[in-house]
This record gives sequence, structure tokens and C-alpha cells, in this order.
Amino acid sequence: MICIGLMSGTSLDGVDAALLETNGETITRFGPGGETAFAPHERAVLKAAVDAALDWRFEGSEPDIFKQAEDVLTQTHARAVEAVAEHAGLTLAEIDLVGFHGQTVIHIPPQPGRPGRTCQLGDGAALAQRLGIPVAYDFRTADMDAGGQGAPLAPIYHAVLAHGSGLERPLGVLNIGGVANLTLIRSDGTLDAFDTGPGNGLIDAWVEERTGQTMDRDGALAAEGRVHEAGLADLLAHPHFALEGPKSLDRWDFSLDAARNLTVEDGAATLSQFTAEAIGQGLQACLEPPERLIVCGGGRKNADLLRRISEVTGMSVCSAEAVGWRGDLIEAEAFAVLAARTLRGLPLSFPGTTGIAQPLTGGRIARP
Ligand SMILES: Nc1ncnc2c1ncn2[C@@H]1O[C@H](COP(=O)(O)OP(=O)(O)OP(=O)(O)O)[C@@H](O)[C@H]1O
Ligand SMILES: CC(=O)N[C@H]1[C@@H]2OC[C@@H](O2)[C@@H](O)[C@@H]1O[C@H](C)C(=O)O
Repeated sequence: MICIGLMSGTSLDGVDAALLETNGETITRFGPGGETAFAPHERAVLKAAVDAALDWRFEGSEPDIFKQAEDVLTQTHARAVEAVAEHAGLTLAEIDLVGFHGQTVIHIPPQPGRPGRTCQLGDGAALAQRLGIPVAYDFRTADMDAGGQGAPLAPIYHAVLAHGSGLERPLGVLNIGGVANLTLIRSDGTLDAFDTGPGNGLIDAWVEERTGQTMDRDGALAAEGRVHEAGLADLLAHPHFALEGPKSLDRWDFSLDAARNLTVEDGAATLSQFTAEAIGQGLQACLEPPERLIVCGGGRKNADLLRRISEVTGMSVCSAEAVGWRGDLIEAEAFAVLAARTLRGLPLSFPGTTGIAQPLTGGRIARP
């Protein structure tokens, strides 16, 4: 079936969309994809929804701003679907299914004796109505209700992609977005996955606070800085690193405090080293360490960060494009495949990826 997957990540820059022909188990065609940027006023509404969610934390009634944010998400995601369909030369009636991740505004992983909660804003029914296409959405709730981490969900897609590309196992796939997540595909095909720690999120926040720019482009600032070892040790003392996987994170689980007295360059170097060391620690804990790490997500464009990851892990690190993958579209592609899996009742999450007892289906379907 022809599916369009949609993802809007934590950096709130826009909606990634990708068209695939897939049955959820294999991909028979990679169609076009691209990003539909949020306009400044749309981004401001989404940012306000994230801020409100962090105050709310599932206590009391939902913040009023959520409804307004969902309207923004319906409009922007509909535009993203229309753009990709047009690019593919297809009418909306020729699209079988849309996979709508929604905007994560808060994610609280489960703790011993307390189930986790997660919130992806996104009104699947409204998007289905607006487009006249069935929409799969709400991919994380079933996993969390079953005691899982609710994230990461991309690992089964990484496995589909790696299999289709004929890549040798064991293999590591690292996504560096706001948060970084790692999938390990063992030689027998078993999946292990977890959020390693911060990805670009802290670096972005630091650079924005100090320079007004949105990112450390190509890692230029970090490359000029020196790592502040005591600050790095403080950052690595976070309880996330003492936990065994599967484990997940919220982008806002870490703070910039350890960098506060540093120069902009030294802060960027320390936070970039933190991202790399967190990835290194995650790899050390895995049962069958891969020799090769394929990196996707925006962080793969940060040359200084990739150098640090390669140094810390001692592994061969290559960007998604080196194996013919589309590094900026993998998450959107993942939600095209996850949508098809939802429709067919195939599992989305697995004991090794989110910590649930049995492979589990998930997602809901809204029909126009
Ligand atoms: N040339 C570059 N140099 C350095 N960093 C870059 C570059 N291009 C992109 N990035 C980083 O990638 C980020 C965007 O990555 P991506 O789109 O994968 O994140 P996201 O989808 O918002 O995250 P999430 O994984 O939370 O969904 C930017 O915020 C920036 O930090
Ligand atoms: C709760 C949530 O939205 N988590 C995201 C976030 O962004 C990266 C990392 O943290 C990952 O766990 C997840 O996204 C990808 C798509 C996933 O579920 O695999």
C-alpha cells in the first residue's frame, strides 16, 4: 500500500514527510519526501504547548493551549501530505494510509511501581477528515499501557531497512535528534534499543542561549572549545546512565547547568562530548557490540560530534547516506511503515526495544 509517514521532532522546526510503498514488512518503493517548515507563529504555539505540558505533567485538566496546538498540527501535517503527494504525482485519493506521529510534548518513562505517561498531540480524526485518507496515529500509548517505555519505536523500521539493504549483522543504527536513540540488530535479528541520552537538544539550547543561533552548525563552536571534565562528570552522573535498557527519555530531562560558567565554545565542546560519551556508555552495555554504526537524524551533519563518537566508541561510524539511506527522512519513513503495521495488526514494539513482555501491536486508525 502507499503510505505517507509524518514526524515532527522535538526541535520544532517542521514536519518531515516521506512516501513509501510498503506492507509494513518490506519496502517496494521509496517515494519522495521532504520537510514542511513551521511558520514562526505555528512554532510559537507548539513551543507554548510544550512549556504548558512541562508544568502540567498529567496533573489536572489538560492545558487549553493543546487544542490550538492540535489545530496547528492538523494544518501543517495536511500541508506536508499534500506536498509529498503532489511531488509523487499522486492525488490524495491514491494514498492508502497516513502515519501521523504527532508532537511529543511530554514523555515520562515508567519507574518501578509507576507506569509511564506520554503525550503526542495530534488529532488523527481531524487529519483524516481534512485529507479524506485513513490516518494511523497514537503509536505509543498501547506500549506504555503495557508497561513499556513507549519509545523508541523506530527500531523495527531500522531492521526492515537494514534487511532490505542487505547489510551485515550485528549492526548499530544511531539516530541523533533532540534525544539520541540506538538500535542494535543482533546477528540472529533480535532487536535491542534504547535512548542513549541527549542528542542535539542540549547543544541547540546552549548555542541558542549564548548566540541566538539555532544550532552549532557543523560543530564549529565545539571544535574550537575544550571539554570541562568536572562539568562532563556532573552530566554523566544523571540516573539515566545507571539504568539498564530498554530505557527512554524526555528531551527536557537534562539541564545546561553544568555548562553555565563556560565560554560558548567550551560549553559546546562539553555538551557534544556528553552526547558522545552517553552513546559510548550505551554501546558498552550491549550484548553483541556492532562493528559498524550508521548515523541518521540531524546530528549526523555535525562533523565534530561524529568525530567524538568515533573516538569514544572506537567503531566505524558512517552517515546514513553512505549506505544509501535518507538520513533526514528515516523517522518519517518509520511512521509510514509503522502505520502499515498498525493496519495489518503487526507488532510495533518488542521486549528488547521498549521492555514489554511480548511483541505488541499499537496505534489507532481514524477513517475519514
Ligand atoms: N549542519 C549541521 N550541523 C550541526 N547540527 C545540525 C546540522 N544540521 C542539523 N543539525 C542538528 O540536527 C537537529 C535537527 O535534527 P532532527 O530533525 O533529526 O531532530 P528532531 O527530528 O527534531 O529530533 P527528534 O529525534 O527529537 O525527533 C538540529 O536541531 C541541529 O541540532
Ligand atoms: C517520546 C518521543 O517522542 N521520543 C522520541 C524522541 O526523539 C528521539 C528519541 O526521543 C526517540 O525515543 C523518539 O522518537 C523516535 C522516532 C522513536 O520512537 O524511535
